[in-house]
Amino acid sequence: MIETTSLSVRLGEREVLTEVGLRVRRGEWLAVIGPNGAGKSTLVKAVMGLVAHRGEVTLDGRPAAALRPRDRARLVAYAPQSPALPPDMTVFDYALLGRTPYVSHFGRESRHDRDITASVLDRLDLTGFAARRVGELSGGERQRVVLARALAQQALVLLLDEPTTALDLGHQQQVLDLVDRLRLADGLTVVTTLHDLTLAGLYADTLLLLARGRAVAAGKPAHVLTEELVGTHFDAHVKIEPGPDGRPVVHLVRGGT
Ligand SMILES: Nc1ncnc2c1ncn2[C@@H]1O[C@H](COP(=O)(O)OP(=O)(O)OP(=O)(O)O)[C@@H](O)[C@H]1O
Repeated sequence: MIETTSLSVRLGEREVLTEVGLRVRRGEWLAVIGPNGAGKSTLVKAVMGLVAHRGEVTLDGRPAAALRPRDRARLVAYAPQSPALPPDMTVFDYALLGRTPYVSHFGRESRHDRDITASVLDRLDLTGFAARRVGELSGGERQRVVLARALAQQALVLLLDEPTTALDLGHQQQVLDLVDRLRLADGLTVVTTLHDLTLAGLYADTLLLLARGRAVAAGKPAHVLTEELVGTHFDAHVKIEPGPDGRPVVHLVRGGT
């Protein structure tokens, strides 16, 4: 569903991404992990065509560069890490923007578009916020509203840049479980960047570890989340053991630096 070949990005004087290849099949969940500045957000932006890059990006078997913006928007929904939100817009109207690719040029959103938006807000615990101005939300509420807009888009692929950083524990679980359910029910393909390594290993089928713009490891969570790889690339002292479902749980060792 998503494939990149030798994807490289230069920003200013710096090579920020170097020859990254990845492949995510329909219905799979890939989590991109790596230390600060590794190039995770840049990789997601390059897949979205938001930064100039070298190398190939293929979406659903088609070269991404050849897709018209409207077709791309029906195929891929992107939730950036911290987008600028129009402060005076209501939560409902902001989430409704996710329906833009389905509205005709001079048309208005249909009843169907509004129903879908309302149901997404409901699933994200945001119904009570629908009439609130976006500028009056907390960080975690804003993050869920950005996700609501992406989910309202009903695209086949979800690209989520750090979707849980501002969320409390319960909302992290709610958001990731919802994405997981949509993936299993509708065959959505999911790519998320995630800082929380345990969460990444818990939800994703495959992890891609980036360091200094290069893919240094990829595979099943237990293959990538090893004490050696995490210790080396995050410069951290960790203990990793299987959790209740056998997936790796990453513990920081106090005083380990
Ligand atoms: N406009 C720019 N010009 C030059 N360098 C940039 C620019 N934007 C980002 N960078 C650099 O590119 C590198 C990768 O940034 P990116 O945001 O992709 O990292 P990241 O892995 O998502 O980091 P984080 O975990 O901190 O969010 C960083 O070193 C950053 O400083």
